[in-house]
Amino acid sequence: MKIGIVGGGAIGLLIAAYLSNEYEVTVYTRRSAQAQRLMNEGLRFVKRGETKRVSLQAMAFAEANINDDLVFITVKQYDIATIINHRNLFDQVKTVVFLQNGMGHIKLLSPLMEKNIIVGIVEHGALKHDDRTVEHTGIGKIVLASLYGTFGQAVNLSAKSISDFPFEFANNWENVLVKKLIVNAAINPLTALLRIKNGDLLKVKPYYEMMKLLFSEFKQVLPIEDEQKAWEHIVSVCQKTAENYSSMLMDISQNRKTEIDAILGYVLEKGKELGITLPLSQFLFYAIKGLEEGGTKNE
Ligand SMILES: NC(=O)C1=CN([C@@H]2O[C@H](COP(=O)(O)OP(=O)(O)OC[C@H]3O[C@@H](n4cnc5c(N)ncnc54)[C@H](OP(=O)(O)O)[C@@H]3O)[C@@H](O)[C@H]2O)C=CC1
Ligand SMILES: CC(C)(CO)C(=O)C(=O)O
Repeated sequence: MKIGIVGGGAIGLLIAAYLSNEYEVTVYTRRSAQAQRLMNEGLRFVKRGETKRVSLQAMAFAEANINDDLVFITVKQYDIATIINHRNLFDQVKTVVFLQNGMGHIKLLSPLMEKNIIVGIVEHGALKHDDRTVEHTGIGKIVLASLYGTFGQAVNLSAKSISDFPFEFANNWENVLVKKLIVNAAINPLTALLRIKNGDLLKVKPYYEMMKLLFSEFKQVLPIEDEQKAWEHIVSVCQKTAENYSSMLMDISQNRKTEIDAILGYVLEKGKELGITLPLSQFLFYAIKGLEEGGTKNE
């Protein structure tokens, strides 16, 4: 099976590192220089202090005529529209897997409903050190669910059980994405604003209370079946990732755009649809937007 991976970031390179042993993998990068480097020097994969070189194919996305059996899209939420508008990708490809945090991309995917469109969440931790080096920092799983059509060629992913890199298949895409959304909505904006590690949301009582208030507010507008279980899940992710800085805090500290639109922006849209005002979510949304727009640069 031929696998394409759009985006040579942390998650794209992590998937490439694991799937290259079993399949023919091509990484489609934004920059030609990254593709050249991956082709010439190979991918450097780091896990538990050990380093391995992985050979794969790579080329610039803009120049590619993609005809792989299965394509993973691993760009950030805010780059999804550019990817979808790339006509070559979707002419020949039948099955596409979108692996973004948040839920902003769902409404963009309806033009693709004639294909097998799969959405999923990544519960691994991955850190990109440079254009050819990725480190597997937290072992978890990838959970996939079908949005349109069937699982298509993605079913093959369960046939080979790859150690430390399992795929799980779920029935209800909304449940899968909401479970991750609530974690990112509770943890990411608060940690980015307060500049704290995920674990501090539990350790520092007033921060814990802030997270609880935020959850009590946004749970009103999301399809959550069991509120107690959902809260316990957020707490357990804070515990498991206690020493981590959230991706939003990392984005803010490195002056990068964040995925706030697809996380709290999505929550606020739901509030609008339901006629429910969400002042805490709105406040945090503006705070992160302010930081994105240069708050940090003025320090
Ligand atoms: N990293 C992690 O541990 C986790 C990440 N996630 C989620 O996974 C998704 C991806 O995250 P992550 O891998 O960390 O993000 P990165 O920013 O590391 O990677 C995104 C990659 O997409 C590339 N890209 C952007 N536009 C294009 C384009 N037009 N064509 C080809 N490539 C493009 C970027 O290229 P360039 O470098 O040139 O800008 C970059 O390499 C996010 O939604 C994130 O929230 C979820 C769980 C864990
Ligand atoms: C799970 C969590 C909160 C880990 O930091 C994450 O997904 C992120 O930072 O985006």
